[in-house]
Amino acid sequence: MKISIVGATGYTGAELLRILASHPAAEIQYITSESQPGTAIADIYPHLTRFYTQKLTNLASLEKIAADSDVIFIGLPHGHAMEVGRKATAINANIKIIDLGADYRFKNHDTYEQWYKVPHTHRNANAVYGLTELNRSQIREAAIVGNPGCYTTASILALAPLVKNKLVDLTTIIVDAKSGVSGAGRGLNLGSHFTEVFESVKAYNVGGHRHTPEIEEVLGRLAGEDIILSFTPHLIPMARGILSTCYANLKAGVTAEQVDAAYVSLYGKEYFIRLLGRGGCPATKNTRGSNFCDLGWHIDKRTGRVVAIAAIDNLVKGAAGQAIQNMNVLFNIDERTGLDYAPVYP
Ligand SMILES: NC(=O)C1=CN([C@@H]2O[C@H](COP(=O)(O)OP(=O)(O)OC[C@H]3O[C@@H](n4cnc5c(N)ncnc54)[C@H](OP(=O)(O)O)[C@@H]3O)[C@@H](O)[C@H]2O)C=CC1
Ligand SMILES: CC(=O)N[C@@H](CCC(=O)OP(=O)(O)O)C(=O)O
Repeated sequence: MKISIVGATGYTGAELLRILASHPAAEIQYITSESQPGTAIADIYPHLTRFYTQKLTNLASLEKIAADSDVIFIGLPHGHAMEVGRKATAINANIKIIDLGADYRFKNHDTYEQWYKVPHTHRNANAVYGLTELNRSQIREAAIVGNPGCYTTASILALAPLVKNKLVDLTTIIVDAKSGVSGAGRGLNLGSHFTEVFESVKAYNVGGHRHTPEIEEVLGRLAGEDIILSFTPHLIPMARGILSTCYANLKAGVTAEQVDAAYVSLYGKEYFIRLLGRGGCPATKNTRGSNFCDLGWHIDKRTGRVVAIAAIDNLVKGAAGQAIQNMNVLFNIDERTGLDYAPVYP
């Protein structure tokens, strides 16, 4: 597969390159940066030395990039990917686009515009939401995949069995999630300075984070009815990892065994979802650097709530790993290709 990466100097771009370095079917064609064209990627990311000698190009070469690639991964800030997607698909009708940002995640473009505050300029793209375990058959047929957000991957995977089987009330769900600082990207900003983050845990965008409508739209589709939920993200002092703790009120009469069965039936055969079972307590450390999502659930008999917990690496299952999993599905090769390795521990 001839692969190009637009936005290769970002954390997700670098993570794509790290994983693709050992993907047997991947051949990197072009990598882009608007700020550092002409620079060798290993000069920016020394951990990639020996794996890549390529120099960065920029989007002025999009014509050539689209014509010479089978697939383009886009790791740009939201609002920039849809123009690249629109132009690339016009240049090469057979190309596959996998966007790691939010531009192609929403079926409802008005929701996108309302939350992201930019007009959607590729409304007829017919893109598919790239949460592989839930959408595999549509992804296989897609030209454009909107890869999910990191918080949303963990939160949707934790809640999907409960929502799909209508075991919980759909208006009172609470998602409390924590992310490592790489979730904010490589760009400098005050909120991700070492002294601001170290020895501190901080909630942010309470009641207003843009992953809220994404989680609601995807879970709503699974449930077949609208969902409204509370989502609170937190920044914690580590480089990688997301832990999403989700609380939902069980409907009257639902048993612990029904909850267990819902998880096993949806994920029992999923390689990248490791079910820790009822009582399981996932930890980000056990998924670090890998494409695994570890999942546990608890029944709190006192409150009648189920507490579902998911741990992922935000840059792998939450971004680059899942994007490569989707590429494998698109090209009809074993989904685990290039991704079947154990997490880094400790
Ligand atoms: N970090 C994470 O954990 C996750 C991120 N995502 C999403 O993936 C996308 C990339 O994220 P991430 O890699 O973390 O971001 P970074 O901030 O680390 O990198 C952004 C990349 O975009 C390029 N870029 C920035 N501004 C522009 C612009 N105006 N026009 C063209 N290129 C630009 C930068 O290139 P240069 O400056 O060299 O030109 C860089 O390569 C985002 O949409 C993000 O929301 C999704 C899931 C998880
Ligand atoms: C820690 C941190 O800042 N995280 C980012 C989410 C990163 C991500 O996955 O979101 P998108 O792909 O939708 O940008 C945030 O809260 O905006």
